[in-house]
Amino acid sequence: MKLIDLSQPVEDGMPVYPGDSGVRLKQTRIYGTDHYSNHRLETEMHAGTHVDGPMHMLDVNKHICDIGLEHFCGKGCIIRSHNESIIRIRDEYPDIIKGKDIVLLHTGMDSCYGKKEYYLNHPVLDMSFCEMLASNNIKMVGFDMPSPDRFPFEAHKYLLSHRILILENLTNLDKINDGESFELMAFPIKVKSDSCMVRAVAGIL
Ligand SMILES: N[C@@H](CC(=O)c1ccccc1NC=O)C(=O)O
Repeated sequence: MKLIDLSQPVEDGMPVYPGDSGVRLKQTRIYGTDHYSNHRLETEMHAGTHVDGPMHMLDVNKHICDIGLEHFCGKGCIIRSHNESIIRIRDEYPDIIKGKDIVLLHTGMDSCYGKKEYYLNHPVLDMSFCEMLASNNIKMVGFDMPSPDRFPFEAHKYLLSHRILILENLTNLDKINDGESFELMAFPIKVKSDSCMVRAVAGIL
């Protein structure tokens, strides 16, 4: 199976959502002096490519490790939505989404990942688009932008309350061809937190 890495790199000082604490990644032991290597990673859970779990924006006590593994993988499809400030339903979407578990939105925003405009000018999901995902029993929606919405985060709340996980800050979506069958996998580590960084991968079938 050909594997396409859809993840942003995790590194010291990597981009974070405005207001979040910065990521610190330091080498704490060096092979030459300590005879082994080790690293310390200090991060919030919403840096880089990550999955938002229900606890992120709902008043629930369900950690990301309490969500079944089957929610983090499944049959994927991709929707191209370049140059749209509001992502609305189009006539061709029902056919693309039919029988799929995970919907990826390719907006092209990852070309300015880390710049101010990435966080300030990203498109948002129309609520009827979110409703269409819920009526199709979609498990997870992912995109190459930092958020599906802005304050007061109506799309986040709607998606999570309809058991749809949110996969943010993807890249390399141009490497998946239109109409190609693929499996999407984006597993969090087994951590007691609201959300978690993931390695997002498309396995071309
Ligand atoms: N309980 C279910 C999943 C679940 O609760 C859930 C999955 C995705 C997004 C939100 C969820 N829960 C919302 O309250 C399970 O772990 O299989």
